[in-house]
Amino acid sequence: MDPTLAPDFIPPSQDSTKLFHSRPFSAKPGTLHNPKVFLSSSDDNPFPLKSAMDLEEIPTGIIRQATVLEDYRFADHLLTPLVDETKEPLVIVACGSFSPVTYLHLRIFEMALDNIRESTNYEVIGGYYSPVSDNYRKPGLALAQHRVRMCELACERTRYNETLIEIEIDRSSSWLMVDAWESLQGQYTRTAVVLDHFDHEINEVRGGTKTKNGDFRKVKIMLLAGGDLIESMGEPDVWADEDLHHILGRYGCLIVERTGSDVWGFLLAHDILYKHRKNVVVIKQLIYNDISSTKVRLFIRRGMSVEYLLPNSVIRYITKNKLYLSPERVKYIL
Ligand SMILES: Nc1ncnc2c1ncn2[C@@H]1O[C@H](COP(=O)(O)OP(=O)(O)OP(=O)(O)O)[C@@H](O)[C@H]1O
Ligand SMILES: NC(=O)c1ccc[n+]([C@@H]2O[C@H](COP(=O)(O)O)[C@@H](O)[C@H]2O)c1
Repeated sequence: MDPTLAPDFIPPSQDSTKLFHSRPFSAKPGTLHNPKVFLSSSDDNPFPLKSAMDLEEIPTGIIRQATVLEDYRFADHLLTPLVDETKEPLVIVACGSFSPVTYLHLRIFEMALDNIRESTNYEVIGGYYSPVSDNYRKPGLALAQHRVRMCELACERTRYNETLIEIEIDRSSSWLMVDAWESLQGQYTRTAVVLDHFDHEINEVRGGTKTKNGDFRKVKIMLLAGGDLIESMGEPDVWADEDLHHILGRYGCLIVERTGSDVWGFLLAHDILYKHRKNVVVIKQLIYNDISSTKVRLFIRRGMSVEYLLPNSVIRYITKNKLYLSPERVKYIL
C-alpha cells in the first residue's frame, strides 16, 4: 500500500525522522557522500519516490545572493580550509551567460576537479559561477537576477533540507557557489576584472585560506572555460592582449574541450596562450556532454521537454517565471 495514503502519514517536511539515510558522510569537494535515500517503496523503505524527489528542493537557511549591489556580499560559506598542506589551494571560477545553467555547466566543474586531482598539485577549495550582467546583451539572456537564482538552485540541488532528513547538516556536501557581483554591475565587466574581484575577495579581504595549523595561504584563482571560449580569444577585438596576459599569466585557465573545438591545436597556434601554456590545463571530456543553453531555450519555446538536461529545481524556476518563451533569433545549430 502507498504509505502516503495512510491516515497517520506525516509528510517528510514535518517529520524529520522518517527519511532513511546512512551516516556518517564526509565533506570534501566533489566527493560522493550523499546520504543513502531509498527510491522505491518496500518493507525496508516505507517511503516512495515522492520523498526522494525533495532532494532537489532548496535547503533552508542559506543566504541568497543580493539582487542589488548595495546588498551584495561575497559568498564564502562553502570555501574549505586547505587539507593537504603540500598542495596549493585553488578556487575555480566559471564566467558565462548561464541562460539557463544546465547539467553541462555542473559537469565541467566535476571534470576539472578530477583532472586537478589527477595531474596537478592544487587542492580545490571551492568553485564559483559568475553570470554576466544584463549589459552583455547576448541574445537569449534572461534577466541577471533569474540567471543568478538558477545557478544557486543548480548548486544546491544535491544538498539536504534540514527539515527533511535526520542528519547533521553537512554544509560542504556541495562545493559550488554563485557570485552575483559581476551580474550586478551597471556595465559589462571584462573577465580579467572579474578574476581580480575574486582575488580581492579571497586573498585580500579574507587573507587567503586557512591551513590545518591555522596559517593563511594565498589562493590561486583559475578561470574555467569551454573550448569555444578559448577559441574566441583568437578572434579580433574580442579580448585585449593585455587582458589575456593578465588572465593567463596571473591566474590561469582550465579549458574543457568541446565537441568541434581543437583546443591543443589552438593552444599551439595562439602566441599568448602558448606563452602561458604552463598555466593552462586542458581537460579531456571522457564522456562527451554537449548540452547547449541555446537549444534548451529553443526546446522551452517549442513546448518540448527539457527534463534531464537541467536540474528539476531550475526547470521549475523557469516554468514559474515563464522564462524563455519570447522569440529569439537563433542561427542554425547542430
Ligand atoms: N558543450 C560544452 N563543452 C564545454 N564547455 C562548454 C560547453 N557549453 C558551454 N561551455 C562553457 O560553459 C561556460 C558558460 O557558457 P555560456 O553559458 O556562456 O554559453 P553556452 O553554454 O554556450 O550557452 P549559449 O548556448 O547560451 O551560448 C563557457 O566557458 C562555455 O565555454
Ligand atoms: N574581453 C573579455 O573579457 C571577454 C570576451 C569575450 C567573452 N568573455 C566572457 O566569456 C564568457 C562567455 O561568453 P560567451 O557566452 O559570449 O561565450 C562571459 O563571461 C564573457 O564575459 C570575456
